[in-house]
Amino acid sequence: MNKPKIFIDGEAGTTGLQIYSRLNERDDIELVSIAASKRKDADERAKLLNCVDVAILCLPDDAAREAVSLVNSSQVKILDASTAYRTAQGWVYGFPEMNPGQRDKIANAQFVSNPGCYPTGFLACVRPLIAQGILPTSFPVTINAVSGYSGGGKSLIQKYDSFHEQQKSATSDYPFGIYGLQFGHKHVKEMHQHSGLASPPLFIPAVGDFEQGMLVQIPLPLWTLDNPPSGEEIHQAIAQYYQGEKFVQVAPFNNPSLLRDGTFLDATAVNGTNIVQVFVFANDNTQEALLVARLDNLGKGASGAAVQNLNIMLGLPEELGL
Ligand SMILES: NC(=O)C1=CN([C@@H]2O[C@H](COP(=O)(O)OP(=O)(O)OC[C@H]3O[C@@H](n4cnc5c(N)ncnc54)[C@H](OP(=O)(O)O)[C@@H]3O)[C@@H](O)[C@H]2O)C=CC1
Ligand SMILES: CC(=O)N[C@@H](CCC(=O)OP(=O)(O)O)C(=O)O
Repeated sequence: MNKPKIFIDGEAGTTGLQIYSRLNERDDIELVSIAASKRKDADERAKLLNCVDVAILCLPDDAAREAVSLVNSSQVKILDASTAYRTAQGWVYGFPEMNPGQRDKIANAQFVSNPGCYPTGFLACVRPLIAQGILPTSFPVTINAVSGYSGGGKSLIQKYDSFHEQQKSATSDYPFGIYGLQFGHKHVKEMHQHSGLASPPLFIPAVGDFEQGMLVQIPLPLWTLDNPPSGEEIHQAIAQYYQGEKFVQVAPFNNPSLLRDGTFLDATAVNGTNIVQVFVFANDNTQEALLVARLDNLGKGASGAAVQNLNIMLGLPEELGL
């Protein structure tokens, strides 16, 4: 049987390189590459885009839209890693664990959008609670999150590399900063649409002086609810939702053993994996809870998720290469 052919448009970028490294060693697929000199040549890209079984787009949004417009064969499946189509009609959202039946939709779709890194962590925590009625859809959700600087792609990596170079140090004068302070970050619409919340979440992202890794925190002021769930109920609802899932792992409730020195939840502990870990911390006396997702922004937050989706789209075991 012929091996499925895959083309990564944007293979030389941060996400593209990481997908390439996960696929390169596999002998069940054939990777089709573009000559470096023709990376941005629309004719050459169109040729390759139309001759493969799956095209994976690892491009800025506008270039991803252009790539989609270049595809004229209904035989070509497209997996887009950009923000361009994550809330678009006709596209299936590529988060297999998010809803029962999502895997089948991904398997049968021509157009699949790979989720954003922050939305992956956010939805992993919140979607089960909304879907099961543990939190009302009207709950005013806020999100604080921190990403490693590779989340900003090549340009932010270069910026941090030059900080480190100037200071001849592995760290810089930019250890941690919040951004998105005009609100309306590009991920808010995606988080809103797929969560089932009535209103958009209020999202404040941050970037830290570490290359990869991410924490997405959702504080829950449960005292605002008439009949608040207990911490155990929240934890159980999430743990049950993901029972049997390999790549979404729910940590034991309020358990300090997964914290560094029993105290710190660090952002980098699942780097290099395709796992998103979900934590629930709560104090029923004060009616406070905190949901946290920990993931590799380039793993389950981008390239790992893309390989998982690719496998599903090809009808292969979804953990191949991960
Ligand atoms: N980094 C991350 O953590 C995540 C990224 N993503 C998404 O993945 C996509 C790629 O991001 P990322 O890899 O970080 O970005 P990078 O900037 O690292 O890579 C983008 C690549 O696309 C190339 N490119 C730009 N325009 C064109 C074009 N017209 N034709 C062909 N190639 C082009 C760039 O080349 P050149 O540099 O020469 O311009 C570069 O190699 C983005 O949409 C991003 O939102 C998704 C989840 C997480
Ligand atoms: C640290 C940093 O800059 N992060 C990026 C988000 C990562 C990304 O590229 O977003 P997608 O997941 O949608 O592709 C940002 O906030 O714009």
